[in-house]
Amino acid sequence: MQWLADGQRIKAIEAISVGSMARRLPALVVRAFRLGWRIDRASVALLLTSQVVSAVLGAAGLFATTGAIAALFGPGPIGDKLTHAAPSILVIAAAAGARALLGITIRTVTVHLSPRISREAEAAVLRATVAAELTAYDHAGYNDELEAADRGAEVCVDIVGEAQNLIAALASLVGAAGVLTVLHPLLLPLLVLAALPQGIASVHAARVQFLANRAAIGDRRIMANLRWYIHLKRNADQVRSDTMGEFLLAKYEQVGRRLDVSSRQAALKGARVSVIGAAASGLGTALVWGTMLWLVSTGRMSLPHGGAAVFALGSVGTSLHGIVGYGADLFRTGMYLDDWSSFLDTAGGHRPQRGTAVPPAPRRISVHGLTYAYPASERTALDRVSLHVDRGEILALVGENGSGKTTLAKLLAGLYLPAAGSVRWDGQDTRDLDPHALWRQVAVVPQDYARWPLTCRENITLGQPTPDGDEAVLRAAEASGAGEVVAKLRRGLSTLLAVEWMGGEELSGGQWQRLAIARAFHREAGLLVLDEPTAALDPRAEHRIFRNLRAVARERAVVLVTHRLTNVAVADRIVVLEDGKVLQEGTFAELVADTGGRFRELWDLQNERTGVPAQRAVPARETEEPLP
Ligand SMILES: Nc1ncnc2c1ncn2[C@@H]1O[C@H](COP(=O)(O)OP(=O)(O)OP(=O)(O)O)[C@@H](O)[C@H]1O
Repeated sequence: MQWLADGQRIKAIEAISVGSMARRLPALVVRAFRLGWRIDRASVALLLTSQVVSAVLGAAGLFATTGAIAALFGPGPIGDKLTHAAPSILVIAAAAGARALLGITIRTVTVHLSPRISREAEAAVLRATVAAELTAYDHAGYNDELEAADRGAEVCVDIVGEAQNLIAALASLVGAAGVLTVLHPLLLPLLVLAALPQGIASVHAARVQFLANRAAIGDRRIMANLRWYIHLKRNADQVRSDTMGEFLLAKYEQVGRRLDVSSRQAALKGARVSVIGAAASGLGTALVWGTMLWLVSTGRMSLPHGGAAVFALGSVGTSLHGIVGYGADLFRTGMYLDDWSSFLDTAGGHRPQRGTAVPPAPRRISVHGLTYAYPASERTALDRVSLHVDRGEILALVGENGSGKTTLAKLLAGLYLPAAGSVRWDGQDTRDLDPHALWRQVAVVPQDYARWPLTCRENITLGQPTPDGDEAVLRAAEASGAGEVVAKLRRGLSTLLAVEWMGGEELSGGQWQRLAIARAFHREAGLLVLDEPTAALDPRAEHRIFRNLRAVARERAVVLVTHRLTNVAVADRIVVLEDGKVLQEGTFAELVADTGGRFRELWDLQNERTGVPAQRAVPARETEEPLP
């Protein structure tokens, strides 16, 4: 699935050599600190300063250790030796104390900074997601990339810690290496050589683990979705009444087992590489110690220098170990971070490339030769459609399932852009309009409307109150039938509509739909799109909506999508779609009178079960009523 779009990137990751990985580490460290810099310069500056001072103190301590050992192992009476060693011992103690304090500072700042970096990274993903074109979701791989970016943002919490650990290890390596080189120039290159195989193995293991995680992303998303579907309150009754629990759990476990297999394979592969690296490094370390013994035993190095070298070797070994380990950690985190930044690029690629014209409420929306195909689909959802809708007019779109009604409504609302042909608002192509300004002129009641876990008021205003405040909210609520819902709520408009949250209340499906319509009525928009707006409403509530619709349409162009053909009598014109093409167009009376037409066929089918003859079933045209 994902790999179609992302295959090249995966190949690029597989092709990364250990050398190029090592070269990437500085860039990753810089990236980590740059992320932190954007959030909290003072903390990053404090971190870096503490790190440098700590490294200098580390080197001073090591030099003092050498001095102390030389003084203690040197010739002369013990009293003189202690007197000579005392200043060095004082330096060792002071450096150790100061480094301990700096260590605490570094840990505290890191703990404080890391979660904020992660949050900032998450916010960047959210911003990019919201800014992208709606059609981005229909592109193969987009959702997986989004998921990978989320994981990248999550692991950002580690990156500063890892980067600063790497810097700390590097800094203490520099100090200890200096001391070691002074003691004997042969020791340092040998030690580096000994650490190298383990370094290579660690980076290989990190790469194996990352690739396995990356390959499992689709399965992890399936599991997350299954968890979500099983948990969701909205599905809880169906999980029980349809006795689906075991079936869904079995699916969850099946995917889990698949993940286990791939992660076991990756772990074994990583372990094999690590064992080879550790064995090679073990041999290298033995060589280093052998060399040192040889140097001391052949008099090429004095005994006090040998003692000091033992300390320096220990310190350099720890630093090299740290560099290898933290470097591998940082590299792995960096790869996740690459996913994060690559998603920001991808989402950036889906950022609207439209014009900047700001449209007023449209007088006419016209469609010419409109063709549209979803990115992942080979079929055209709309094929050379032409129509128009004027302000003050209700245009109904009817047709069988999958005929293209919702897609057309989304194109009229500028949510998608045509592949061919055009959608024009007062003659201006939607491609040339500023999308946000365009959407401010659009109110949509989609088939699957959102049930925002917000207050009733916010559910209607959508966080965009008009100057009339609650008066406008209540007016919209009355027109949609949501007024009765509000009146029954414990805290009226201020009631939180999320029963899972403290003090919240829950609404029925139809009550939620009334709110969804109220929010569209409340919005001061020039185009109103109603996609099956009354599917969950009782007959009285539905009647009220259609009775009020004409008054609502006075200042707007209204597009109504519905399968309930009785309701389309309210429309001025009806367009019948089939397989994305316009099959018929006319008034309700014209289409019902056309006995050979598709509309009449659907109309007859709908009335067949009521036993009412088709012509007699024709509803009276709604007369305009003022809004309450
Ligand atoms: N996100 C999508 N990706 C790919 N194809 C899609 C997508 N959404 C819809 N389609 C396809 O586009 C065609 C038109 O779908 P659309 O939702 O516009 O139909 P509709 O007339 O509104 O159907 P319904 O009456 O069932 O709501 C269908 O063939 C559908 O399978």
